[in-house]
Amino acid sequence: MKYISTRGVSANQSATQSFSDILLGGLAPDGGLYLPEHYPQVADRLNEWRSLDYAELAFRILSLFIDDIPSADLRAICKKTYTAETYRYCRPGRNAADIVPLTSLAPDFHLLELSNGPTLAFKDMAMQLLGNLFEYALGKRGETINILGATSGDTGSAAEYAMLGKHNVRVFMLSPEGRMSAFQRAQMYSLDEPNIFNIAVRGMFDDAQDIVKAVSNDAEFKARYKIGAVNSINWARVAAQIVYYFKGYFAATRSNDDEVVFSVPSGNFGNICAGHIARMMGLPIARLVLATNENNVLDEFFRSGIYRPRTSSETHVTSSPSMDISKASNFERFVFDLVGRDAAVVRELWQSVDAGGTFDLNATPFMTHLPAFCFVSGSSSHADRLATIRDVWQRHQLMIDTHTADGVKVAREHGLPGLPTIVLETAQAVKFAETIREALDRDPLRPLPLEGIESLPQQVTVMAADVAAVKSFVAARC
Ligand SMILES: Cc1ncc(COP(=O)(O)O)c(C=O)c1O
Ligand SMILES: N[C@@H](CCOP(=O)(O)O)C(=O)O
Repeated sequence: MKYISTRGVSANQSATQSFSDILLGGLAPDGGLYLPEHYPQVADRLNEWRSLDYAELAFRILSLFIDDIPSADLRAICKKTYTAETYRYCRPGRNAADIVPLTSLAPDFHLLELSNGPTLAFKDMAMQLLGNLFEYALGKRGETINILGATSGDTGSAAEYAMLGKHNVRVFMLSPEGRMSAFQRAQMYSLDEPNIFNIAVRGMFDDAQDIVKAVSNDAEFKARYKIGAVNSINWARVAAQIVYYFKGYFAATRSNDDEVVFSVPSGNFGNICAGHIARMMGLPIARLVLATNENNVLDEFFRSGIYRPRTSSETHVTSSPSMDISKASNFERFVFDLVGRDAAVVRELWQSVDAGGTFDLNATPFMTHLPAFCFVSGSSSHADRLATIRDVWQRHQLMIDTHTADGVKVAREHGLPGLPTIVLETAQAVKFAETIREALDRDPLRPLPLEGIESLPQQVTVMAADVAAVKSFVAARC
């Protein structure tokens, strides 16, 4: 499989990049995001895949996108990654060997538990694989990499845990100062590892993400300091996330003629972008429900056709903080498909977005294509979140986190009669204890090894959200 950039060569021109190149390259040199030159069609493989375990399913799906790693090696990487030991923090009574157990709240309403990995958020699903892929690809090339990432709370710790002890990888992770939960801060800042550097920037996630993109767009700096990416701007993240849509579909259905609805708590559009691609590959998804918190840029687009990213000062600090995002990177990947994979159109639209502007697709023919992509959307507020957490606790004795609560709330409004709805459970409640206490007047349970992490010593460098300052921090340590 070759890869093309959303802003580069158009789909009918020759594509150039292999998987390992874009794994290590992250953002495309033209500022766009990589996508495969076509989506493999797999409807006729669902029978064969239905009974596979997670690691084997991951191998089968990923091998459609990765043809420059020998099969035996890729299978071994998947087997090493998707183990019950790594994804062990599941609810009592669930089988950790399922990797993503399905929990039913009603016969046709399920949670897909994606947050049973080391950092208790869905980011571990892809990030653990990335850690192993980086180690493999760098080892083969005899190279090292300096990862520059941005987090609103979960990507950071997932990346840092995935890269722990990897001698050929350094991680520089930008987080928004004072915007994450105490637990999230402790997960990252309490790590005392020679290859991990935490930087808290004065701003929001979008400021941090802008810095990552600006550094990546400086070709000379990127090459000199071997800068790589672990955010979902890196195609490998999205590819790995496709797998659990298939696994969730198989767990919630009996036959491959059944259709399902997925509900996805969304911020940077990476998670639901993987669902969109799974559907484009032929997985019978009748509807993709996009759920936002009070930062409802994406909900606004799917309701109105207008994409209006907000500035950091217009971005709300909410109780589902990992979704406090107003400029969704992966939305560009979806728009590339929506406009018929015409890179020139994407370039023009993002010229406006990158200059702080907006776009309106209403007067374009692309709006007529939108319904065929099966998205619906809704948003959730702090009060909705509390009510949903309470309701699920009282009716099912299950504690859900604030982001999953947004997904449940919007799913209840947009399910389709007679079809199973699968809400992606994107984090564990313990990461957002303050809001859980507000909703339920009790503390969430936490895994034993994470008892007391908030009182460990923390190391973080605080700085302005400034590209030059971040560059000199990185340069001084490489
Ligand atoms: C817990 C949680 N839920 C949902 C999201 C939103 O996912 P995405 O950014 O892929 O849309 C994130 C962050 O990305 C998250 O950390
Ligand atoms: N919600 C994320 C921010 C988005 O990150 P991405 O790596 O999925 O692009 C976080 O918690 O850090």
